[in-house]
Amino acid sequence: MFEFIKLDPVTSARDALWPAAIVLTFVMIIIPGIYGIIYKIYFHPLSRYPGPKLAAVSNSFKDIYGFRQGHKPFIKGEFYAGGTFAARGVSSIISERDPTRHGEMRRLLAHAFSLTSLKEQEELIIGNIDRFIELVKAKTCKQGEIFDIAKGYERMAFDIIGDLAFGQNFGALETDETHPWIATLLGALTKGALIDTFKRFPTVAQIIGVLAKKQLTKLYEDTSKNEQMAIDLVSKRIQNESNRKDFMTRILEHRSQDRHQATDLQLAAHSWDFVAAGSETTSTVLACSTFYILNNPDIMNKLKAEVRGVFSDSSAINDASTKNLPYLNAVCLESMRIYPPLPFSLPRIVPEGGDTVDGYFLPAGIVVATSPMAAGLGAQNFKDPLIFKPERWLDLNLSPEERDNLEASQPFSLGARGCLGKSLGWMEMRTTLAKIILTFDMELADKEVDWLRDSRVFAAPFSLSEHTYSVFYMPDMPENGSGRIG
Ligand code: HEM
Repeated sequence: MFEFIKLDPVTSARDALWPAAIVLTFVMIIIPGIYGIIYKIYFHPLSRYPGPKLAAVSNSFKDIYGFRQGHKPFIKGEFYAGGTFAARGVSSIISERDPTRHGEMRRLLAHAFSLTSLKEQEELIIGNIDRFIELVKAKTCKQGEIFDIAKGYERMAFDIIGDLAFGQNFGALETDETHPWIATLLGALTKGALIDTFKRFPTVAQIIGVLAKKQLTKLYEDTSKNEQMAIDLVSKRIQNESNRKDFMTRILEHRSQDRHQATDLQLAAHSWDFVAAGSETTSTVLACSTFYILNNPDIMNKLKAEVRGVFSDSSAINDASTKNLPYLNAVCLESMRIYPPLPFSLPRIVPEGGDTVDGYFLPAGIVVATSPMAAGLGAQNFKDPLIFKPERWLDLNLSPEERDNLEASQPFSLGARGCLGKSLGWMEMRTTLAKIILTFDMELADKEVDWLRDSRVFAAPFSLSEHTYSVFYMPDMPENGSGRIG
């Protein structure tokens, strides 16, 4: 007897492919994966080193990133290669891995970040901060109005850095939508994260490359568009030959005398980096600080007492007048400890001949990094690490045993590749926070928000901050915005 079964050609072809797909997955992903795990745990040259502990100790910061007498520098890892502008054959201040070429770039750009330049740029920077304050007044002048101050900080920081890097601000403060430049920049940073992940998992990358071809193509196109916008803005700024007090004036002044003669394309790549490095970082600290002071009445009262005790007029608030306000500085430091604006580990390579990190000898070529989050939130370094306590930065009379290991928090990194915009970042943070505290009384709109629980930190490069959606409420602002309550 024969039994006739009606065959559906599509189903039967799919059924026939399943076993092959399973075998293929097993051969290409699972076997190499298991092999990799066993090798790393038992046979890798680093298998005898303590993983998490090594990641959490603070000395590794100085050993990996700082200057050490008689030691070769640990150069940036491959992670930095192939970033933005790489397809145009150009590296930039952040992506350049070669110490000599990086040194040449940094010497030229440092002119734009000197304290003298910062003083000249201050009017332009504070002009943007004051625009932000006016916006907050306008948005909160009616009682009961809720304003997303974290989004506001983000837009202000983008406008400041656009003004300095491109000679014009993005007008981000005036829009309720995310500015297209900002959106594509965030997309470009996502691309950087993906490229790094793909390098680590090439097989997975090939599969995703096929499955998400359309989305990836769009991401690459957006990045290219974003680069082109930076090129156009920089070229317009160069043609303007203006001597407005921004980064470009200083850079162009010194480029003409510099024997390395950076090209316009190179300057566009640097400017792109300035926006990427100098916007989300500063606004993250402001948003995080604001959350914690609103969540802790005692901290808020101390900060108010300090700021309102010194200033009665917002126009007196600037870099010099806020530099020595201890509590304000401590609030910013504590915010960067509990929530480092660059939260991911910055990879470096152990130099030729090998070197020690935190007392352990490591062979040449090994990629090492200190995790800012592990160091800042490690109980070995900070007592009650999850508690926001600005006082830990002020209690200098404590015995060494009682004192926190403050050096374990290095939000700006260290050494030759440490942050070039540190002084600018500090100016923005202190000035903005002092003006906000002087001008407004605020409270959290959503009392249930918990910063560390609810914010999103991406393990992949750059915290594309969902936490910026936290909402704050500024009650009782009089129509003219000049008074304050409470
Ligand atoms: C709170 C604010 C800021 C924090 C926490 C911060 C943090 C950092 C960190 C950790 C690095 C090292 C990155 C790496 O090794 O890959 C860095 C580098 C850099 N930052 Fe900042 N940054 C801040 C603000 C700024 C601002 C406002 C600018 C202005 C443009 C800026 C410009 C740069 C540049 C150009 C580099 C590369 C330096 C080099 O490789 O020579 N940063 N920053």
